[in-house]
Amino acid sequence: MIEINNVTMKFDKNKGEKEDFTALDRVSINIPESCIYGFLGSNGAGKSTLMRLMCGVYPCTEGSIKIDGREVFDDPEAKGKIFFVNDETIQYSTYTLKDLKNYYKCYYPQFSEEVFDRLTEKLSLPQNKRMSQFSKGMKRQAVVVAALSCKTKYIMLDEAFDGLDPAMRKIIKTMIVDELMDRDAAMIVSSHNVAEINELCDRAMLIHQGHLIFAGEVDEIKSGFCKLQTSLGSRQMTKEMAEAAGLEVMQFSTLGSVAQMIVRGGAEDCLAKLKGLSPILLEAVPLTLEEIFIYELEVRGYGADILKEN
Ligand SMILES: Nc1ncnc2c1ncn2[C@@H]1O[C@H](COP(=O)(O)OP(=O)(O)OP(=O)(O)O)[C@@H](O)[C@H]1O
Repeated sequence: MIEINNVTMKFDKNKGEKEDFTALDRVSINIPESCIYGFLGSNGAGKSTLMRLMCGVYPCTEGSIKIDGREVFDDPEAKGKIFFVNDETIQYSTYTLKDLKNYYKCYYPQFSEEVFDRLTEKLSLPQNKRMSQFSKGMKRQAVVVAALSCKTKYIMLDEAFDGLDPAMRKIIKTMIVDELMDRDAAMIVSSHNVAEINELCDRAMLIHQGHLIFAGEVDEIKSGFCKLQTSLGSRQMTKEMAEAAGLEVMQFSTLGSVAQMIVRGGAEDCLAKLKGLSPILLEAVPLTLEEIFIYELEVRGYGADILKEN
């Protein structure tokens, strides 16, 4: 289990700035074994910073990150349990795949040549070509293979599927699931493709400007929101009426006499709250994770200034 407990990360202020910059503000989540965990967030939210803290690149300003009970910063044993593929990964551009294999074999005693050879062959990656001559997608494939071959208990992929075409994204995702299924490993992936996180991950969290908005099982997160459509007939439904009925409305719009709203809460509960208004139309539709992402950021004003300027 990875325990992220009340983590704050501040970076030193730049010249001319009054205060240090807070990239993460009291973030707490637990990442259990045997799961695929998605990190979602707006640009600059703090996802990569949290991943770097989780593999002990630098210490937290406050709080703690423990891997299987051991504080990760400055602890080689804890660090050895985690493999981090960052978004600028291939530093070894003069390496061939064979060199890459030998490099990781030295660092990870449990490295599996069988997995490395099998997966590189499956993806038809050339063994003797320098990786500087690989396409961006081929480099991504190579590091995912390396990550799976190192057989660490935790694997983190920042911007996991960047540069991969849709067919290759599917192949890589299936490969990850197949390889992880047989062992108690956890994969943590960040991506801006929310639909992909929804499809791949059983758990997810959303951060915005360093603050945790939600974290938990994807199905549970999704059951905490719904889209309602309702009509009261000749009376016009208003946001105020919905709120007075006890709903937490994130977005409200009308088309003729039909009101559509995005609300926080389970469908059954929300429908029950509106029944008292005797609607002639009342239905609830579940939200996708992508819609939840957009509405959660919208209520926090994300993008509003930019949209206003245009
Ligand atoms: N070494 C650093 N020094 C100062 N500020 C930093 C440093 N690293 C990150 N930041 C700042 O911390 C914030 C979070 O950055 P981070 O890279 O973690 O975001 P992210 O969620 O991964 O973003 P994106 O989705 O755009 O890749 C940003 O405002 C960034 O400028």
